[in-house]
Amino acid sequence: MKENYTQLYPNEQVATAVGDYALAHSTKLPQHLLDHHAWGVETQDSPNYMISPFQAEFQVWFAKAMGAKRILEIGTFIGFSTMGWAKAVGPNGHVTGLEFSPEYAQIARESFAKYGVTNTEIIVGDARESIKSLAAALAEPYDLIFIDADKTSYPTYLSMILEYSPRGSNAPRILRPGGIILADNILRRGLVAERTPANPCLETWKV
Ligand SMILES: C[S@@+](CC[C@H](N)C(=O)[O-])C[C@H]1O[C@@H](n2cnc3c(N)ncnc32)[C@H](O)[C@@H]1O
Repeated sequence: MKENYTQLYPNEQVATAVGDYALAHSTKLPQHLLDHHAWGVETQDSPNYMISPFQAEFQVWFAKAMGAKRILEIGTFIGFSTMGWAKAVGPNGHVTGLEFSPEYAQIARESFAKYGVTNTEIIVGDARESIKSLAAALAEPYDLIFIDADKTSYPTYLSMILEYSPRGSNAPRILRPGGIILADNILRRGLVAERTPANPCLETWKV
């Protein structure tokens, strides 16, 4: 009989080896995405805001697998994950990014222009307000919504998405029936389940 779950790897060395193996055997990101990520790591004060290239590979694959054509991203930073979504939906798809900081939004827009990415838009402001305005004026719902902004607002974002996607009615909705909500950092380095000194991330990661 199997246990309820399997501990992923027995130690750090095995975990690293599996990570390297998975990265080496997954479909690669296009070069402009790798370049933008490397540039962000080199130049930005908070490069760890970006998802990893490996996660971006997964997200591109996932969005393609579900046939997503319209994606809403809550928390865009300098546009790395946004460009991953842009690649996944293709030139006829559309990605809307929500970003609080005009400076980050500007970097994202300049990067889209630099790499010829034309199927994205960034809305600057508090995502709570932007979601409200989007929902009020939306012609077509999104296939996928990615939550990756301030962590304490995740429950609010989730509630808003559900509120603006009413079931069983013909009212306009922000997420299509059967659409997917993805959220980053859900287990937050294990701190959600193990928020004690036994978890070394307690000291280094403020949630
Ligand atoms: C983790 S970063 C996003 C990283 C990006 N998704 C990526 O992987 O490349 C979170 C972003 O959310 C933005 N943010 C934080 N609070 C926000 C809010 N209330 N409304 C909109 N954006 C917000 C931050 O400025 C930051 O750029």
